[in-house]
Amino acid sequence: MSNPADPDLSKIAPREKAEILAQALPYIRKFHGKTLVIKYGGNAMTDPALQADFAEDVVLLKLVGMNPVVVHGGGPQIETALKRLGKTGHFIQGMRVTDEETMEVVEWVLAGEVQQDIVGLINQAGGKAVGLTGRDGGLIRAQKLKMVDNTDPTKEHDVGSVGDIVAIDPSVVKALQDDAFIPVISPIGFGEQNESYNINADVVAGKLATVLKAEKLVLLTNTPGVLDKAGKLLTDLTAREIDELFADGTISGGMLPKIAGALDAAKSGVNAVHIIDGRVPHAMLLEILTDQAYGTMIRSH
Ligand SMILES: Nc1ncnc2c1ncn2[C@@H]1O[C@H](COP(=O)(O)OP(=O)(O)O)[C@@H](O)[C@H]1O
Ligand SMILES: CC(=O)N[C@@H](CCC(=O)OP(=O)(O)O)C(=O)O
Repeated sequence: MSNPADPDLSKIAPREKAEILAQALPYIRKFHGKTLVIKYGGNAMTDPALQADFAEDVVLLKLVGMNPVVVHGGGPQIETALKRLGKTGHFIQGMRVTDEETMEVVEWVLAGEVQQDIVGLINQAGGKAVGLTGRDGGLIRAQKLKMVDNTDPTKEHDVGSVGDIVAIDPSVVKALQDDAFIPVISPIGFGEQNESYNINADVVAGKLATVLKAEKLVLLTNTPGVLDKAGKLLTDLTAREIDELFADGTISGGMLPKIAGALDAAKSGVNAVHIIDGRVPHAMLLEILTDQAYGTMIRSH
């Protein structure tokens, strides 16, 4: 049976194909020379065919004159590696409790495996990707996160080496962009003693989009967007509506830092912030280059 989310392109009439391409022109013009921060979530990268599509989309955006910057996650991939060591991951308010051994696994999986896989795929698709961690070029300075309990502000959680971003120095990213490279960034920060911090990738993407004055932040994940309690897609969310969803428990787990990062970027001047379904082939192209409304748009007001 054919999957409506995965149309057989050979069956689309040439005229329709031409129309789709023509429709992209205003968007290509609008975003030409602009920075797009793309968060590629670990949950959206589990299928090799989709990974290859993602890499092609990034290269296409670069070739038509945009500046894509990729921030990747890798939660499920870290989980698999921990299991091999007989460990189970534990999350508090969407953040992985990170002891010393877990931090080693996080660095090795994110910077050693996931980042290098994405770099390889982008290069294979004809782009020039360069992998970075927050340590490279002093990109992400961090300190230990003080996590206050969601429901009881007098209570604090010790989540180990989870990082809170102190500063982002985007000069290395800018230099690479100007040189036709595509930066692929692992969400690892470094502290005053050169210690490593595990930072949620959505938080890094949101802050980086702000600092780079990105035109757009697109977060690719494994749901159609933000869903209400009945599982219906919420296509548009304002800061006030997000507060309500936090308060009534509609948003939980990994969606907590994702929405927080998205809202932070929207409030700090990033024009368009979207949470979309990375399991749909070429979802990112549909979002950026067509009239199609997609996923959930996060608005500052
Ligand atoms: N209201 C909500 N709408 C959609 N997803 C939600 C919601 N609340 C919690 N989630 C969870 O958040 C997950 C996405 O976050 P996460 O697992 O961190 O993905 P990623 O790896 O893409 O960052 C979803 O798969 C879903 O289980
Ligand atoms: C502190 C914290 O939770 N860090 C995340 C970093 C990876 C990440 O964010 O991956 P996804 O985007 O796939 O969820 C983790 O250890 O899982």
